[in-house]
Amino acid sequence: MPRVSSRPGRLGVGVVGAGRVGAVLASALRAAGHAVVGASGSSEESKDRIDALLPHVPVLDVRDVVERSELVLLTVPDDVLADLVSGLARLGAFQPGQLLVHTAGRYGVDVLAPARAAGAIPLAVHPAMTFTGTSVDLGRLEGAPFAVTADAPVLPIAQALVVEIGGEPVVLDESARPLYHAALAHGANHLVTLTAQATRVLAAAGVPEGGTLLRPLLSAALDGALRGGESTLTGPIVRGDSGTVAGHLAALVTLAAQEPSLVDVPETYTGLARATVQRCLATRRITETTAGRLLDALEPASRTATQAAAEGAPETVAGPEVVHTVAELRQRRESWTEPVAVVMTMGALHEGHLALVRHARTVAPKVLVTIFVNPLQFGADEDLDAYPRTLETDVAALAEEGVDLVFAPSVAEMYPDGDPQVTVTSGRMGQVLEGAARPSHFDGMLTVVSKLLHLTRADVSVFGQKDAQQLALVRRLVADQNIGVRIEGVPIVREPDGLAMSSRNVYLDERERAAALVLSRAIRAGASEAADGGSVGDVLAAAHQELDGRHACVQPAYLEVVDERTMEPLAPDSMDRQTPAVLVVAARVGNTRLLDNAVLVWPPQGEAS
Ligand SMILES: Nc1ncnc2c1ncn2[C@@H]1O[C@H](COP(=O)(O)OP(=O)(O)OP(=O)(O)O)[C@@H](O)[C@H]1O
Ligand SMILES: CC(C)(CO)[C@@H](O)C(=O)[O-]
Ligand code: BAL
Repeated sequence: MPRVSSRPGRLGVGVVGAGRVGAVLASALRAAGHAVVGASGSSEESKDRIDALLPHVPVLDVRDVVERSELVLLTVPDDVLADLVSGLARLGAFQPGQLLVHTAGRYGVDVLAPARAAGAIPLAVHPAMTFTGTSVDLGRLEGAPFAVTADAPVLPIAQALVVEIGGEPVVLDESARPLYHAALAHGANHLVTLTAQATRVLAAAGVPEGGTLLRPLLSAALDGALRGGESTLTGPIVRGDSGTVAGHLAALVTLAAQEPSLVDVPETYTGLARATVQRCLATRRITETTAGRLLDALEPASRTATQAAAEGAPETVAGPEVVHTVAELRQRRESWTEPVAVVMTMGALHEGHLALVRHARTVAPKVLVTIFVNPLQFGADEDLDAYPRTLETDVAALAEEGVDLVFAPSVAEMYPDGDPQVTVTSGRMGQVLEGAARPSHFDGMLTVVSKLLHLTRADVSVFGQKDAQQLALVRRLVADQNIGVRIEGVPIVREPDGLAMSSRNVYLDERERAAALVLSRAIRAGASEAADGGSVGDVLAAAHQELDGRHACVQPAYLEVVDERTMEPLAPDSMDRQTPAVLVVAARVGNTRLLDNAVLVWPPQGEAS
């Protein structure tokens, strides 16, 4: 190894490959007092760059550049470097003591072995910076970190060169280079892809200046990540919001189907979301159960139907298994170790039920649907016999939702000894509103819900907000009986004209169907009165105006504003934002009892119009 001073002195510099990096580094070396004796570059772009950044430097062929220079900058693409160096060595182009600097991030100096054998001094100097190939880059060199790799005796030369052009040398071992470069490319290049994807998705959402919207957020996120790592993560994954994650993915899949240039976005989202789940789990910011739910929301299975529909492909979805006995249910349930969500129904499924199932799929990896028309919750003069029973079409609809198991027992299976002796009593909350008109309804409902919760041992059970009193009572059942299940409510799903979906809507004839709209209209009028700052009394007045006396076939049963948790009526002058208030209505339309409700939201004080 020749002895060399660590102060390079004034050197004749040659550039092989006047790409962005080469032209900028040579220009910086020239500014530091070295002479640039020649540059090679065959493309028009390279020649323009030489003109702009290295004025008056002769454009030479590669061999001439190497032979005339004391310091050769090899700034060619990574993949051609090894062949170029061995080719030049074969031609005898290298000279003893010549400094040979390459800027390929992924290599140390071993790639320059043929030049080293000819007596040249190999140095690897990689700027951890991105370049545009214009004079703007010269400013970027100031303080930029440079990875330097060299044999120990000549390492100070590489460090001194970096310092001369304003950079900060960071010494790396030969063996560390591949990982070093992978880390940089993953961080910097993929950030560009990610930002471009986010900007284009925003454009699809109607935000043309996506970059302006993203800049403060992305800058803050990057700054946080660099300072505090994963602990600074925010958003749905760290909150365990699997429903949101599933919703994002579904929206991105739909968009990708419409816009071919965004076809890569769902996969990128899924890959990064999975990695984010793993990071949050590793740093104990989420539990295993939450991670399981999130990963399930990212499963391709949950997208199959949407994707197939978007692509117009025929759907070949396997149906769920349907079991009819308690023994079969127990046996299937025993084989599951994952969290389970149950959706209880009386069948005759519509989009309202399917919304519950879709929600269930986002909260647990296993979804079980029960279909049972429970005689215990029907009064003697009610529609038990007439209630629609459509098991086959119900199962077909559930197949498309990725349901794992359907439990559809007979009455004898659920109540083998006839009506049960020990039942659940709903208490005061079960005697008002629906309970006042259907005296044993809620006791029967709670009795079967309790049985089904025990049989299914579900972790989550999903109910519709449409039956607000039922939902409140089920929450109380679980609280009062310490049943280890989480109850989740899903908003009301409506027909396009506003009517709340219900299995009982099939009973309505044409005239009744039109008249039934007074329920949703009344609810809407009341809710907007509250949103405008009206009191409970004002809400009721507005709703009554829509409901009362409009159609002879509509017989209102009740219209009240109650506390959502207790079903206790709220005082007419109340507009307390602390009490969760719900406007509930029931009416008989012809012979059909229909329900509707809306959660009331009052404006912050002082904002009423
Ligand atoms: N339109 C809807 N939106 C959201 N959830 C609903 C809707 N309709 C029913 N559900 C929910 O589905 C579950 C099963 O209800 P059920 O089988 O009684 O259907 P239903 O349509 O309410 O029938 P019915 O109105 O005849 O009682 C309940 O949790 C119920 O609240
Ligand atoms: C919860 C339920 C399935 C119990 O029979 C029923 O009340 C219903 O369908 O809402
Ligand atoms: N939809 C609540 C159950 C019932 O009406 O019986």
